[in-house]
Amino acid sequence: MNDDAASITLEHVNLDFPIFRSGSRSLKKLLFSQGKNLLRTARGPRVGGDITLGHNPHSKIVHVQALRDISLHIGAGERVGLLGHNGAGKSTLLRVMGGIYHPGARRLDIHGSVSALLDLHSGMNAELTGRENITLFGRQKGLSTPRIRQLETDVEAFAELGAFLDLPVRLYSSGMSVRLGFGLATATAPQILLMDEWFMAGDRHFQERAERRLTAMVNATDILVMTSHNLGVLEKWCNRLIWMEGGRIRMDGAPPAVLAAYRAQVHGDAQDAPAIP
Ligand SMILES: Nc1ncnc2c1ncn2[C@@H]1O[C@H](COP(=O)(O)OP(=O)(O)OP(=O)(O)O)[C@@H](O)[C@H]1O
Repeated sequence: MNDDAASITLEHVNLDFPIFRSGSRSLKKLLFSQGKNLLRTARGPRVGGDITLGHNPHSKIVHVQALRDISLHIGAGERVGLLGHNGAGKSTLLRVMGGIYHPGARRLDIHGSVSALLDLHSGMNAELTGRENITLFGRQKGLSTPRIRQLETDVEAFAELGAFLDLPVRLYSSGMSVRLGFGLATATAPQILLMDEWFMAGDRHFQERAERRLTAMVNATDILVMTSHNLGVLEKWCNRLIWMEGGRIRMDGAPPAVLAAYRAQVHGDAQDAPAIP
């Protein structure tokens, strides 16, 4: 086995978010009446992780169970797509893999350099200009001054922000922030690329160029893990899909099988939904 090969191994990962329930009577009533959780919205498909009262039912803190007993291994060459309902735990799982959240786990091994396209402004200082943020990014990555200048040329050409590159990032629209953030995050290829679906933001012209840049980057990475609600995007980019539901893995396998099962469930939910009067 190649010791340098990138890999992700999670065993029995659990992550709860404690939240202050501020005495909401309706939430309290629902929690008590349902015993422990809110699995579904009143009508329609499931949303979010389970909400529990924790050990003390009278505490003002409730827990959102974002990840439950997640075990998986991802090896080099895998392009993994995470899919599932809103609040299924996809972004939380990416953040665990990116080292942003520290969950309870029997084992959590991330082997290889990681780059995460998770938040628009991650690592950026909104008070600095786009150009200054490029330098900051380069310094954080430990790049030499000539290499930082190359990075600046590359990102400037890609982001096409014109004069805005020399204005503070806090003045950028969300699409402009995506251009800069995406340009930076895709400037150097990591071994493991984690990507939330926000990269689909931006105008069509940007998306086409972003896709070309991303293709080059993904081809140079060992592992891609991405989330998307767009099944076409997952089908195109991934060779393995993990379907999440309520913080758990519901199905993990080859895209055709997982997509067929997922579509069947979504179709079933749509048929169960009450007709709109
Ligand atoms: N910072 C947080 N504080 C409290 N609860 C959170 C936090 N982040 C996520 N959650 C909760 O954890 C659960 C999983 O959220 P997550 O963002 O991982 O879902 P997701 O599958 O990415 O959803 P979506 O498709 O809507 O983006 C949800 O119930 C959400 O309410």
